[in-house]
Amino acid sequence: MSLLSVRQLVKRYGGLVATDHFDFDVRAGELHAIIGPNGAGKSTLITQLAGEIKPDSGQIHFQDQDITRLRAEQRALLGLARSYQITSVFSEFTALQNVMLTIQAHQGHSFRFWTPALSQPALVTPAQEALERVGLGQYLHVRAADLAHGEQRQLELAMVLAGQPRLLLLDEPMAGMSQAESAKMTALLLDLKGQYGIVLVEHDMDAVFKLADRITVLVYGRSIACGSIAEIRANPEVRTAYLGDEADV
Ligand SMILES: Nc1ncnc2c1ncn2[C@@H]1O[C@H](COP(=O)(O)OP(=O)(O)OP(=O)(O)O)[C@@H](O)[C@H]1O
Repeated sequence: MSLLSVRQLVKRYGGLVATDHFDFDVRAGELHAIIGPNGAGKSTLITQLAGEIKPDSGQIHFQDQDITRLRAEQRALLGLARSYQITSVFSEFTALQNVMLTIQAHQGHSFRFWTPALSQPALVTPAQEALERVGLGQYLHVRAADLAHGEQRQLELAMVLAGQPRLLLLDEPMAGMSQAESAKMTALLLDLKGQYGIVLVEHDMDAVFKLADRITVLVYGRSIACGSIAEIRANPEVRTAYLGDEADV
């Protein structure tokens, strides 16, 4: 059974079809990677799945509910979570405080009430657990600004996990990372895999080939192939359109 099911999704920008009759499924516990060249429409797609932009046509179902017209916050409350961008991390607050604020926001409170939030013991335990889950247990009281880039991305992931999602939408989690940081994030995602459905958009093919259960290849907004790593590597259309020599890695 599919956790997420996308049918005939279309998004146009003027004459450009950024998402072209796109069909896609994520099974419970599956890590489904979306790869494709620059400008293929990966970000446009993730943004529609998160509910931040509306498709022109097509349907998105999540856990058997039609969410096509739901706003991003409504989708988040159902358990569909997009990774936060670094800009939504409060750099002057500690890692623990950032996660606590996310939990409070998820519970429907406004960020206006952040001062009381930071002294609520009920928020500390789940926030601490989320940080330990992503390997930041020793940095609870370090300001976000003082964390390394890779650790800030781990913090974003902790903020997503704290909302107790069923499906994670991860848009280039390895972007800008050193090789060591990328290997650490890959290990972390391997550890999370199976417990959540994960949609992973990523250019780092080493990471994709280590993590993905299935891969969908997007070119000009269209899915040109969907299958296991072996099927995608062997697909001649994919090799021509995108992978080239990387298929032999
Ligand atoms: N707001 C917008 N207005 C007009 N065109 C847009 C808009 N957003 C994206 N596009 C166009 O839609 C196409 C898909 O862009 P998108 O950013 O989704 O691709 P991508 O696969 O995420 O690329 P990258 O790998 O470089 O991040 C591109 O041709 C882009 O120029």
